[in-house]
Amino acid sequence: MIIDAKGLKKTFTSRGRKGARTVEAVRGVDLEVETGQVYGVLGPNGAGKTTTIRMLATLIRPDAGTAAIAGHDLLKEPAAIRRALGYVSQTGGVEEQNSPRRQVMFAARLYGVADAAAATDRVLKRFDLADIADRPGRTLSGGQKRRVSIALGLVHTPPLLFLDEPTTGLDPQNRANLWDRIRELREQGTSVLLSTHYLEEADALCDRLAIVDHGVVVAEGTPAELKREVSGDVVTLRLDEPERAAAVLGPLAREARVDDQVLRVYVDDGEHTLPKLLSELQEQRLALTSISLDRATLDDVFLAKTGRSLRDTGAEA
Ligand SMILES: Nc1ncnc2c1ncn2[C@@H]1O[C@H](COP(=O)(O)OP(=O)(O)OP(=O)(O)O)[C@@H](O)[C@H]1O
Repeated sequence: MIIDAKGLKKTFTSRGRKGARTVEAVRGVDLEVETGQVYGVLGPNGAGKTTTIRMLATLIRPDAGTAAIAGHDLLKEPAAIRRALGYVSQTGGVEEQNSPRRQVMFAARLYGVADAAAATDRVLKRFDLADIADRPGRTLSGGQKRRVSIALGLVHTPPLLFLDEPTTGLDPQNRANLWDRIRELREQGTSVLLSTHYLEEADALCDRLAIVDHGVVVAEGTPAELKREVSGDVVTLRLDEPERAAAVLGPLAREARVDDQVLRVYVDDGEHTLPKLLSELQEQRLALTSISLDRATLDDVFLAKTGRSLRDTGAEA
């Protein structure tokens, strides 16, 4: 196991004009990440993802909890842990004036890489940055900058890479490109812990994931396991009386839930249950505006565990 964390907690106290404000950012998080996995921490803004990653990367000290990272104790051996990991923050840290080559070379020297120039060339090539390696950072596109920031975290070939929201703000093409790069890292044996608020990213990229909300893990497993737990299919209905419809359809389903005037009915076998739902609605004179049948998504898992939709938290914006 490359990460074995138990009971991590962190509370921040900040002093403002209105006095001290306390935020329990992380309230007891356990994480077990097997070597070679891409592991996702999925949650809305403010869920505690960055704080968790920073604690694991030895950048902030937990108030409570223990962790072993790459076989080293988080509190007793932080220097050994730092050598074993790469950390790419949300904002990336690409300098405007310096070229990618210079910046990556500095990072290589800082980490004590034996042949810094060769390692720099290798990582720049790997991230398709060779052609633009000598331009000032300010001339790079958002996608290129993001790839430089990952190259900075990888030049010393650490066995474990932390990526804090690596694709936030990227367009779909750059995002898909970065997913491919992250998959390549996994194929080459690097373990990756990434945070994200994109449901699709967690689903497409991660071997396992922890869904976090308000500083706690509300669900953990492979994307398929998590979706199976919620159930097979979701019937989404829009109609005038969602609460009454929920009461009518509830007995025919595993669960019927109204969220923001939308009724979601969770069923095992959607194709066969749908006609029954429709005839029941007709019998009860409940007129529909729209209806759709979908496989459960990670958003349904989030909804089932927290009572809110991750999309409604604004996380997907
Ligand atoms: N240094 C700090 N001082 C005070 N409060 C903080 C500090 N760092 C984080 N917090 C608060 O802790 C909570 C969790 O923040 P964190 O950055 O870990 O969440 P996140 O899941 O990474 O969110 P985002 O997706 O927006 O980055 C938030 O309420 C945040 O405002």
